[in-house]
Amino acid sequence: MSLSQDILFEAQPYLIANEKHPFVQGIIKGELSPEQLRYYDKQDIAFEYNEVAVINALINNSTTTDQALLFHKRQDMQLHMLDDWLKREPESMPHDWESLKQTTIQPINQLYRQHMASTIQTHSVLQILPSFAAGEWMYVELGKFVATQTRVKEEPFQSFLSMSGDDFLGPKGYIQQFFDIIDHEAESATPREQEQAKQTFLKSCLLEWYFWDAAYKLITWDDWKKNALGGKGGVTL
Ligand SMILES: Cc1ncc(C[n+]2csc(CCO)c2C)c(N)n1
Repeated sequence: MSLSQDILFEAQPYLIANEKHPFVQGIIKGELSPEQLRYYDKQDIAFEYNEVAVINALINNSTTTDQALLFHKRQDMQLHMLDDWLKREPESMPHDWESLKQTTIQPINQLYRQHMASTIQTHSVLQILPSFAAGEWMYVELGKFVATQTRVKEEPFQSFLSMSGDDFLGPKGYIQQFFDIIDHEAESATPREQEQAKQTFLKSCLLEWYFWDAAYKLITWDDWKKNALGGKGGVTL
C-alpha cells in the first residue's frame, strides 16, 4: 500500500466526523446565523493568508522543477482567490488587507495555523505538504458530500463548499497531484518520516473539525479567559 493510500484509509473517520459536524450540516440546511458565518469568514481569510507562507515553503523546498511549477500555480490561484475574497461584501466585513491584519486570530485558528507553519522548518516537502493537502482534500470531499444532500438554494449556503472547476478534481487535479508527490517523496524517506507525514495529515483533519466547531460556537480568546479566570474549575470549550 502506498503512503497516500494508507493516509486516506486512516483519514476516513475524520471525514465522516466533519460531514456530521453541525456547522457542515448547517450549510446543507441553511441554518447558520450571520454571526457564525461572519466568524468563519474572518477566521478563514486569515487562515488562507497563512497558507500563502506554507505554499511558499513548498515552492522553496521542491525537489523537482515540476513540483515547483505545480506549487507556484497553486500559489497563483491562492492569491487570486484571496484578492477576489477581499473585494466581496465590503460593507458587512472588514474585507481589506489592512483591517484584516487587525483581526484577532482565535484559539483554534492559531493552533491550526501553527501546526501548519511548524512544518516549514523541516525543509521537507514530505512533511510540509500533508499539513496543507489535508485541508484541501477535506474541502473537496465535503464538497462531494454536500452535493449528494438536498441543500437550501439561497446564498451563501448554496455556493459554500461547492468546489467549482476541475482544478482540484481528477487525475490531473491538485489533490491527486499532491498525493502523487507525497508518494514520490516517501520512496526515499525512512518509515519514521513516513509516519510523521501521516500524523501531520491526520492532525490537520482533526483541526478541520475544530475549525468548524469554533465557528459554530463562536469561540474566542475571551471565552478562554472567562473559562480560566471564572473560578468554576473550567468547562469544556
Ligand atoms: C479551515 C480551512 N481549511 C482548509 C482551507 C483550504 N481550502 C479549502 S478550499 C480551498 C480552495 C478553494 O476554495 C482552500 C484553499 C480553508 N480555506 N479553510
